[in-house]
Amino acid sequence: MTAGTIDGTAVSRKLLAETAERAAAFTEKAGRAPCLATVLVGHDPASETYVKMKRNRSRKNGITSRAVELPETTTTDELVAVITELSNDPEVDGILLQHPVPAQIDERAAFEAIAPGKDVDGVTMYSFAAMAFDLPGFHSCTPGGIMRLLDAYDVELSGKHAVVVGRSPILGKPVGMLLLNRHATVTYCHSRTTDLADQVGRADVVVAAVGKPELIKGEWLKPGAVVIDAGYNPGNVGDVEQSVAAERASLITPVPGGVGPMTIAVLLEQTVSAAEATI
Ligand SMILES: Nc1nc2c(c(=O)[nH]1)N[C@@H](CN(C=O)c1ccc(C(=O)N[C@@H](CCC(=O)O)C(=O)O)cc1)CN2
Repeated sequence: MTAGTIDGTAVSRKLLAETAERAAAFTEKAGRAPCLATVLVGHDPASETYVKMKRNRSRKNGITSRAVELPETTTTDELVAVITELSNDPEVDGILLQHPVPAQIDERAAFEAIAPGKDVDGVTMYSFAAMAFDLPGFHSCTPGGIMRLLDAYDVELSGKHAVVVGRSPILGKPVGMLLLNRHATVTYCHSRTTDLADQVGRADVVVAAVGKPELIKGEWLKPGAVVIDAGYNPGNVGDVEQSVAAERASLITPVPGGVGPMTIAVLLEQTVSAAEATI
């Protein structure tokens, strides 16, 4: 079997086109464009690239962005003060604090300073709880993008066994919850899982979200499994051994061009939703 490709670039383009139409309609009605504030602390090169991509794609799709760049030495109190100001600014619809932040900062405290209605990146406890209860709210962007990809390719989830490898607060944990909400049987694996190959081998759907290049071996997969590779390691290498996995899976997301583009598309879509909620 050779797997079909889940084309995240194509699915994200469609979502961005719909988002751009909604942004234009909002602009017409409100007399201003939706606005995303991006907050970058320090000079991590990958983070600088992601924020630049988010701002460029905002501009191309009718969303303005306000860039806040803070020094590497920023304290938690200083960052919380900046985010609180953005939360109280009626001209700002959505706030993105790029992760990771420098080690001296309490990232959770900084995320929690984002007003729930502006949490278009889905990183606050409020958004996580709403998602866990399957209530309306903003989803963490990569998990939200993964669910959209599964839907775009009509992947059946109800009663299927999904194995999520990784348990980070903005990726592994929330994607498992979203799969559970769709009636999948969900197993979380992580660095202390002792039988990773066996667990992965039982999965109808594998979500690799651990940040370790090619940790998931292709030969572990159940034939016909759907594989979502959410790894973004240096050199555009995913968390799955793609060449071998493509011979066993039925569908697989490539790296690049799979999950990555969906992350930004969902961020912008949620920014427009936040703006729409203000009028
Ligand atoms: N506050 C947040 N921080 C981080 C998030 C997040 O969702 N919110 N996610 C990641 C990084 N990330 C966005 O921030 C991100 C990663 C990858 C891509 C992407 O489009 N990747 C492309 C390849 C791009 C390239 O060529 O370099 C792909 O996979 O096709 C977008 C966003 C950590 N931080």
